[in-house]
Amino acid sequence: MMSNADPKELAKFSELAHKWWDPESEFRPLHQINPMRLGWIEQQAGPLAGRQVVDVGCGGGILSEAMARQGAQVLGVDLADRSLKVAQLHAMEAGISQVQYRLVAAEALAAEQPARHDIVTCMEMLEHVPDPAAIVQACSDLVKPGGWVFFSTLNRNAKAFLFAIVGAEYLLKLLPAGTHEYAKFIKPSELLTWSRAARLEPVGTRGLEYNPLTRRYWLSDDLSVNYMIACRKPAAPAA
Ligand SMILES: C[S@@+](CC[C@H](N)C(=O)[O-])C[C@H]1O[C@@H](n2cnc3c(N)ncnc32)[C@H](O)[C@@H]1O
Repeated sequence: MMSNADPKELAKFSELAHKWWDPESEFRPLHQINPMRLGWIEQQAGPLAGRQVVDVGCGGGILSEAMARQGAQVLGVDLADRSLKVAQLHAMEAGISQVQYRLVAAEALAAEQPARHDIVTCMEMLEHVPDPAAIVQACSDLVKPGGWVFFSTLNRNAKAFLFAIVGAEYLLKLLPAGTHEYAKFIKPSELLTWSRAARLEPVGTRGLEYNPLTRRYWLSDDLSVNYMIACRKPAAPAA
């Protein structure tokens, strides 16, 4: 099912696919925030060891592989073929067998494997799709009752525009111009509404702040630019 995907977005990531694992490339921000988001996921959901995880929009596998290193059994899915090949090769070279990659839409995977996973992660992806609410629903469908779903994205306001587009793409050139489209940014209130509509209970939020002078990120309570939310799928009622 390719309908909830923007071919231009997928082409953009495919074009850069060979750079996924270069920590000084356009993917530097993802490499920098990775230990922080991994830490937050484990802080919320508990140790990943032995858990079944789906990483939706996994790209080159920066987060998927890190979760597998923590002992999770990870399935990374994306619709950009070249990114998946890079992800696969990197895991192989690193000798990590606990991660698998598949080219499949989140909605199709949810229809195939409903309520099968302990944790679903969907990071920095919702702002690249035509219908993010449908992805939120698919993530909810993938997770078991009592399981966890994590999203991260960019807020939509003047500061986010300034930091994520003007600053990152045009002034600092951390990302190629055109990486992000302001209109697709998502307010926390919107993401919380979509989560609740998908029968997910939001239980936590965290901001990721960036200092352009020191080129450092840190976790904070400030959701004004980049932020994450943690949700739980309510446990099934006792029979
Ligand atoms: C900014 S990258 C984030 C990668 C990874 N989640 C991370 O945070 O390290 C966005 C990813 O979303 C993927 N993507 C875009 N549209 C998609 C769709 N409709 N279905 C699945 N993946 C998609 C892109 O191919 C790309 O790998």
